[in-house]
Amino acid sequence: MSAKRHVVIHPDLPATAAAVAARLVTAILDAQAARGEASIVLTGGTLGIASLKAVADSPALGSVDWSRVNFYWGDERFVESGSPDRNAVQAEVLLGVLDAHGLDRGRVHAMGAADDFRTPEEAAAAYAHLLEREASDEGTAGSLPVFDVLMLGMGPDSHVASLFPDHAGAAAGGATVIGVHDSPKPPPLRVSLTFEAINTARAVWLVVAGADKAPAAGVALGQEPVARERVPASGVSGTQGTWWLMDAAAAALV
Ligand SMILES: O=C1O[C@H](COP(=O)(O)O)[C@@H](O)[C@H](O)[C@H]1O
Repeated sequence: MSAKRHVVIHPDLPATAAAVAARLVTAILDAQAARGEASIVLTGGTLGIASLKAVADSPALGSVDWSRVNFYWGDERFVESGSPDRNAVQAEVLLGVLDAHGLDRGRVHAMGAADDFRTPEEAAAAYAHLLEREASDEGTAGSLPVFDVLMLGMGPDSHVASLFPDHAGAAAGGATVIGVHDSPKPPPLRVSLTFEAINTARAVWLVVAGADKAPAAGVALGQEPVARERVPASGVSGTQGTWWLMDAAAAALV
């Protein structure tokens, strides 16, 4: 039996970002109360980054012990480490603020950049090893740490992380992290978790806003079965549940 899917609709992007931020703080507090630490997989994208900014601006920021939060990424653009295209650089809107709130930078696990690795595949292999080490350190069997929350944006074409429709990455099997070439959305080189890795997370949150996302969301959440290789957003789920956190424009065809 698959875990339950939830669809939560908010009026607009700012309201959705505020709601995602409130959920994230609560999820971290709950995970720390249950297991001592929390592991969160971050996403890039418009709403993903707006949600991190909303956490940074939240009055609840001080209620979290940020020294016991592990951060990972679901995908990354394979560009120079300082490039504003990098999801990890964009996430500094929150991480930079958390430095003054006890953030342990040793727990911030960004994917490799083009000045550190020759190819996206090398960066992917290094990230897969890092994930294996983290899993082993926390005593988790298998090659991945337990992700409490894994956040994903969704593109208008239904891509999640850097798994694009009808593209090699979406069909990749057997790996947890892959290099992506010829991404239909620039930049062309990327690193991404695979479906196999994403779907181990306790909770998967798809954070989706904007009218341009409505057709893809309608198909991904529709009654008709669709292949995840064709509609990647339809192929992600958390072991304890999947939450679509959306604004009304993106949910217009759901
Ligand atoms: O390229 C990417 O795009 C998606 C969605 O971005 P959006 O701006 O359309 O919301 C994002 O989720 C992914 O992490 C990123 O690398």
